[in-house]
Amino acid sequence: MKLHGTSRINEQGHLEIGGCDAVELIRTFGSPLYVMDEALIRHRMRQFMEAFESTNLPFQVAYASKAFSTLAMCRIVDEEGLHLDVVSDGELFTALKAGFPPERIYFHGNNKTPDEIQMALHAGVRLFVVDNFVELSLLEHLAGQAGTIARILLRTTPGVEAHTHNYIQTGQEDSKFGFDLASGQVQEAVRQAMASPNLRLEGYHCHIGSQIFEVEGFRLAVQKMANLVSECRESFGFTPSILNMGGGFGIRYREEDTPLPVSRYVDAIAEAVRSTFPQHVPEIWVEPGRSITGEAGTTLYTVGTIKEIPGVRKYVSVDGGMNDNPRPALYQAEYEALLANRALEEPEETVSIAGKLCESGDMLIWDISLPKVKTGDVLAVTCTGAYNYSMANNYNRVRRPAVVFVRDGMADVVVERETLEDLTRNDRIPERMKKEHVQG
Ligand SMILES: Cc1ncc(COP(=O)(O)O)c(C=O)c1O
Ligand SMILES: N[C@@H](CCCC[NH3+])C(=O)O
Repeated sequence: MKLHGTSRINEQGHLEIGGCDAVELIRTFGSPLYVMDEALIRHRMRQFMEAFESTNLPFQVAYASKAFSTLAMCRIVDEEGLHLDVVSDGELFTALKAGFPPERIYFHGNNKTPDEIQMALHAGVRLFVVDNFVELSLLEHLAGQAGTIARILLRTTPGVEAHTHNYIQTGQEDSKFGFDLASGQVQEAVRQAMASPNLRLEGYHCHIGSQIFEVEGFRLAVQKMANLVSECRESFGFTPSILNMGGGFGIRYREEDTPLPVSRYVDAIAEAVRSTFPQHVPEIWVEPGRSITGEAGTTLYTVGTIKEIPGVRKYVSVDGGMNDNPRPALYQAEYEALLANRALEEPEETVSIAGKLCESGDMLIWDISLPKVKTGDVLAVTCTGAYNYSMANNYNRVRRPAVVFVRDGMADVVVERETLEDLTRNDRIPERMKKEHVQG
């Protein structure tokens, strides 16, 4: 299987990430544990920046917070000079609390609430990616009330179907996101935005999906955007200064996955822009999430119970599951894993890795070859850096694991493990239910 970034097998036959022994990590910080390879996160960011620099086109790379957002992550994004895409007050709050400059943050989302818009206006974010007509007039109203001009991009739905799982396709016509291109909604939105004294339209956005392994969809989307640009230039005299092509660049979850190098995606977009925008080349923005953090994450679990059904299957249960990684249950996502404490041993049996939640669908991996698994082994599931911690939940009142950043032999907790007290922190017992002997 593929080990990413600084991951390697050390002299003890243990998995090591960022110079830290995984078995030691779990001993020190408890189990399960999300481990993030900081050097790999930074490397991926630099790959995007360098790929764009070598195109000689004006560009901006933002990190999509939704993939993995914590205070420490925002610091890294800031240090590496990227911008930040947020989609909620929570992601915005996290960024601001981390000291991330608001002028490098922009706000996405198909149902931004008035409170969220006001918070973002007040914070002074760089711009809003407006998703629909209701938001357009709400933002116009709230910007007017605040005595400011909100800068915007219009999110378009270009009608490009990315080759990926249905639930993570976003650019097809039948989508909850964005102004529809085919039916003329975008053109109408341009007209309305240009007529508003409280809005300043700067360009267009589109995002065709996630975990994409080819460049054709991006090329096609650029072509559609170019057509839109010339149409709206003729109709309204509007020339965009920004073209945001979204994220969606794939990663290698499994040995057989075939994502392209970052530079291939970037070059394809740049080439398509060059050939379709002969004059007035806009600034090209992208907003990768998964391709920045996905391969940098490893989740360490401890093996608990093992159940063998003769002639059917062997279930190996770990101390986490769909609460820390809902992706297999949601998208049939497939992962690879190894025994972190016996990483050099040959595979001996085929087992299936179950979570500890009360759902039959709480399976992390079906049919994986491993050395003979024993209770107490440390199982490392790789490529869990995106949409794992950020999608984690407390189903069955299971606590969310800690997150540790590792680098050059140092390990720092960036998110503490939830405590049992955390689980009831916001609970209240109404007066009428209180009994003398009930605590709290
Ligand atoms: C609008 C938008 N931008 C960026 C992203 C990040 O995508 P990815 O993590 O695939 O790069 C998403 C999620 O798919 C998205 O919906
Ligand atoms: N949450 C999805 C990707 C994000 C889709 C956002 N538009 C995943 O885990 O693959």
